[in-house]
Amino acid sequence: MDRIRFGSSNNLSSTQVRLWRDYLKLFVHPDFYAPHKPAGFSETLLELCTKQRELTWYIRIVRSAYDRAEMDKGMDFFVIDMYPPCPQPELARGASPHTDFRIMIMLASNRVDGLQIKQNGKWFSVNADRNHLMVKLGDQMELLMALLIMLFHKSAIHRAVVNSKTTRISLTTSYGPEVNNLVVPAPKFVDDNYNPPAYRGMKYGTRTLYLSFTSIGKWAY
Ligand SMILES: O=C(O)CCC(=O)C(=O)O
Ligand SMILES: [Fe+2]
Repeated sequence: MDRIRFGSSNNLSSTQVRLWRDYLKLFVHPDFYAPHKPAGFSETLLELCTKQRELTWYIRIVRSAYDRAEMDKGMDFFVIDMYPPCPQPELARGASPHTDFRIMIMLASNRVDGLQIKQNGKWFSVNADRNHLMVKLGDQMELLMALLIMLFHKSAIHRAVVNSKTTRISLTTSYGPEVNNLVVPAPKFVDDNYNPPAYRGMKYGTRTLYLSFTSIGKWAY
């Protein structure tokens, strides 16, 4: 598997929606891969990814569910998505509707709108007009929290739309398990008699592959 990948997701053979996106994807954990240029990029990215990993570990539910050494075998990647101006934005999409399948995802953009979240059947735009970092909790968090009624959380369905005037760029870091790990409700919270698991679970790698082929899922990278 290439550790530094780039390409375009303009699936022109599709009769439905066209994807209008260029991307650079870097594997950053457990081994770190990044281009040497521009100067300082690789060092800054390494610091960002290390801090995010540390931050995720501070989430109490993650700490109580997982073993640190096990989690540190996890696979993280960093993606830069670029959505150039599109002459017919109503026919295209930057990203199809999907949920993110990891624990925690951080997203920054060049302050151009495009990210939308679905709530109660309607799409809402996330205001990108600020210098903020957006934190999303992914499917794996939903799975963990499904057992704790007080903390019930649904991984949000979101998509990226494109526009005809401005290039949008988004940067995403995410934290997830190793591909061969079984993603299941945390055993510490499950009890076969009184508190049976609400999800069956599957291998993280299988889940990734599955999402690449479903409509509520990520396009294949
Ligand atoms: O570019 C965006 O705002 C969304 C990208 C996204 O949802 C993803 O990479 O999972
Ligand atoms: Fe996403």
